[in-house]
Amino acid sequence: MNGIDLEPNASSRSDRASWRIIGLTGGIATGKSTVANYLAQTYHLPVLDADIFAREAVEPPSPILEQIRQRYGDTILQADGTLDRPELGAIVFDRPEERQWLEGRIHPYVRRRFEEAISNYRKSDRPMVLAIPLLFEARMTDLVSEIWVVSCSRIQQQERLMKRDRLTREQAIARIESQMPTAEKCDRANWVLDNSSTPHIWIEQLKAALR
Ligand SMILES: CC(C)(COP(=O)(O)OP(=O)(O)OC[C@H]1O[C@@H](n2cnc3c(N)ncnc32)[C@H](O)[C@@H]1O)[C@@H](O)C(=O)NCCC(=O)NCCS
Ligand SMILES: Nc1ncnc2c1ncn2[C@@H]1O[C@H](COP(=O)(O)OP(=O)(O)OP(=O)(O)O)[C@@H](O)[C@H]1O
Repeated sequence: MNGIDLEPNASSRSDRASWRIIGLTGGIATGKSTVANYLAQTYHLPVLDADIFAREAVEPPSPILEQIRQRYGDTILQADGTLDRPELGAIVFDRPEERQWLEGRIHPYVRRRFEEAISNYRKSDRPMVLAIPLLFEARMTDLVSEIWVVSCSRIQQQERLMKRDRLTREQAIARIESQMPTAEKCDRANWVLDNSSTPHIWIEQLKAALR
């Protein structure tokens, strides 16, 4: 356990929970998955990921996928009947009203999945980690007992996103601007993990946050 004392009651918002539920968030491509993988691999903490639940929500056969098909037509599906994600991404990251429509269908599903997982986990004394990119925007902060925000500079975020997802500058900017600015997220965090330089920095911050 790397000599780290994981206190189950150390939450700074422990009024609503005597166990630790860490809400791991941050802007797109700031490094949440990098941190989440580290927590899972090094500390063996259970990590639940909102992006995975959001994908599950549209796996066929899915009523939400059917609503998406009805709204955007058959071309929103691939030949095998699964969602054409880049196609839907191109629609929703350009048009806030369409994004809102989609979120109205997917976020309640994601919330339900987290609630199920939390209720099954209550008896444990180990912290659990909920990786939720839109923790603030989707008003899911009530699910967690503390909030960790992963941050890097805006230009790093844009470059990492363009490189990882092979997006144009304009596409990357549209995705970044569809979210709450990182600085605002940091203001609301219990802990900020700075992923703008070497991993050593955020790993030290992570150890302090876990203690
Ligand atoms: C539009 C979709 C199909 C694009 O899929 P794609 O495979 O390109 O992206 P993926 O799902 O892997 O998301 C990557 C990142 O995009 C960002 N993102 C996703 N959805 C949104 C959104 N509605 N608003 C702002 N940012 C978002 C998050 O940082 C996420 O980590 C997909 O993102 C989606 O279904 N979004 C709506 C559901 C949602 O809000 N998911 C976020 C977690 S609850
Ligand atoms: N310190 C770093 N320096 C350079 N690149 C990094 C660093 N940390 C992460 N990356 C890279 O940046 C990209 C984004 O990281 P990651 O996928 O962890 O972000 P994320 O916040 O989980 O993204 P998303 O919001 O899309 O789920 C990845 O390609 C990752 O390898």
